[in-house]
Amino acid sequence: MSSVEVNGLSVSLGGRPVLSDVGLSARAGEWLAVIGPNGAGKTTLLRAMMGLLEARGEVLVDGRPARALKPRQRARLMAYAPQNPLLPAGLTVMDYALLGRTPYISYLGRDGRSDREVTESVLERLDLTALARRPIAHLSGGERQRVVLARALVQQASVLLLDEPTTALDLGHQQQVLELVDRLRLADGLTIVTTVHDLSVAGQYADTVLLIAGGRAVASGPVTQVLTEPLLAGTFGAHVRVGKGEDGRPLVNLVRPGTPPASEPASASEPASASEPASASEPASTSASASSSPSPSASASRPASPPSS
Ligand SMILES: Nc1ncnc2c1ncn2[C@@H]1O[C@H](COP(=O)(O)OP(=O)(O)OP(=O)(O)O)[C@@H](O)[C@H]1O
Repeated sequence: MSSVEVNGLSVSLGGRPVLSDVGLSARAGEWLAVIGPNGAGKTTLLRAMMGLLEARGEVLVDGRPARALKPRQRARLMAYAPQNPLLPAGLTVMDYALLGRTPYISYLGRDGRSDREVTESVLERLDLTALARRPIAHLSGGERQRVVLARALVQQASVLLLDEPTTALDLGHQQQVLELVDRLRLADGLTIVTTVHDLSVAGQYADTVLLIAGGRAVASGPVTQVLTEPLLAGTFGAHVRVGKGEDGRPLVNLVRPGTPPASEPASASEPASASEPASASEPASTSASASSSPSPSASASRPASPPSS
């Protein structure tokens, strides 16, 4: 089990500051979601944490500077599943996932039985066994995304950095992946830092949220304090309602501008007029009634989650 802390991380790309003085802290076993608009710097943050980009500031794993760790040591502590990795076309799914065992194999050695067992078990849990012998070049986008996650899980690191791990997945596989990551977190105390665009996923799974925009931290804290209508509307420029799932965790729904709050339903014969936009001066409602938003939503609630305390 490892904690991870980032202090004053700044990155410039192409001569332009992309991340400025960003910090975060995740206790061992915590799930932290990094959210923010397109181009906010979320991927840059994860890449800088992994030491893949030149950065100012420090990344501490269990209080030790990540920079001081040898590559194999670091790889046993931190695994990263990038959003769009370059996948070597000739490799099969099994061969690619086995690369996650590299930090455990001696320099001139080959993967052993236990490496293959770990890999096969992860492939099975991600519904990938039937694809194990297929070249990764022949996979669909969602299958590829699960293979990239598989490689990170096969690494058995105690801190997992996941960049948008479910964007290409159908609803069933989204839930399967999120539940698997959460089960590993609970069973093995994994610390999860994931970027995510689906704010309901952040609300359902994360303990804490870091909201960034323009390369700077805008807010951070428990999900209920960051996933609020005023903060999200102000940062994303979107009309949202924040309701509560059955377990009391936040569900974030997009609503069409001009849609009245669920507590004041428009008559079926009088649809809300697009010419009556929601007043910007009206404070955003955070009432639980917003969860019964009239708009259809594909936000998935966590299956059989216990009520949050
Ligand atoms: N190699 C690069 N050179 C110059 N600018 C870059 C480079 N890579 C990324 N950027 C810029 O850095 C900013 C942050 O990019 P980043 O990919 O971290 O954003 P993001 O929050 O992950 O976005 P998204 O939600 O769209 O995935 C963007 O403005 C992007 O154009």
